[in-house]
Amino acid sequence: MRAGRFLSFEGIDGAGKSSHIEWLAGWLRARGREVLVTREPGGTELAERLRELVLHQGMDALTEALLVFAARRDHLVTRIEPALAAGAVVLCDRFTDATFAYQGAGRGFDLGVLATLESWVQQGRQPDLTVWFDLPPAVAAARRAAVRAPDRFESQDEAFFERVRAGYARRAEADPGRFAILDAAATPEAVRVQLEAVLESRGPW
Ligand SMILES: Nc1ncnc2c1ncn2[C@@H]1O[C@H](COP(=O)(O)OP(=O)(O)OP(=O)(O)O)[C@@H](O)[C@H]1O
Ligand SMILES: Cc1cn([C@H]2C[C@H](O)[C@@H](COP(=O)(O)O)O2)c(=O)[nH]c1=O
Repeated sequence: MRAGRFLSFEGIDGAGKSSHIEWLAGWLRARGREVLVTREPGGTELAERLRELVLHQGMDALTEALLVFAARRDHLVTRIEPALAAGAVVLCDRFTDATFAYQGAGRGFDLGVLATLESWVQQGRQPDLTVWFDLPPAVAAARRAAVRAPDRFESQDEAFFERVRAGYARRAEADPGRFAILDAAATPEAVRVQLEAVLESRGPW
């Protein structure tokens, strides 16, 4: 059995993660891998219920941080860890870097408290590879406006998304071996070429 691999995908809302994760799942399945495609907050019945609250119900920053970590704990224990133990590749649309970027950099919540929650919830588990779809907030906002009504995060102003983007940049700088950074402002085809090059460089799969 091949070893499980844990990949996370990050970026501001509208960066193009979801569009490319499905393509990547096919790329991996064509190489004989078992693939779990999942997302955060969410991925389990309980975590999806928490997601609804986090995306649509007003709350303070600590409550928001506790709910995303509660959702993550349930997701890790009941889906991600068993899939990795069974040798699957887990493709997770967002993970803890999103918490540091949105709750930490975006909302200004205490990074030390987030680090403590991270260690309680994850017990050392981190993605093997994190792909950051980086693009300017104005480009992402134009994409979002074309497709859907905004939730609590998507309705934030450009300054919020500039802080979130800077938060991602700090996470990538702190852990360069884990992060791969894509120019997500490029055409979908060009983004896919970048993504494929990252995967080829992290093989064998
Ligand atoms: N490289 C691209 N160029 C132009 N449009 C794109 C590109 N990638 C994705 N899009 C479009 O932008 C919109 C947002 O893409 P998508 O839902 O994949 O982003 P996302 O990162 O998953 O967003 P969110 O995190 O908010 O769910 C979609 O309409 C998608 O078709
Ligand atoms: C994991 C996580 C997510 N968020 C935010 C980021 C997004 O605005 C939404 C999720 O929506 P998506 O369309 O599935 O990307 O939730 C957050 O604030 N903190 C987190 O830890």
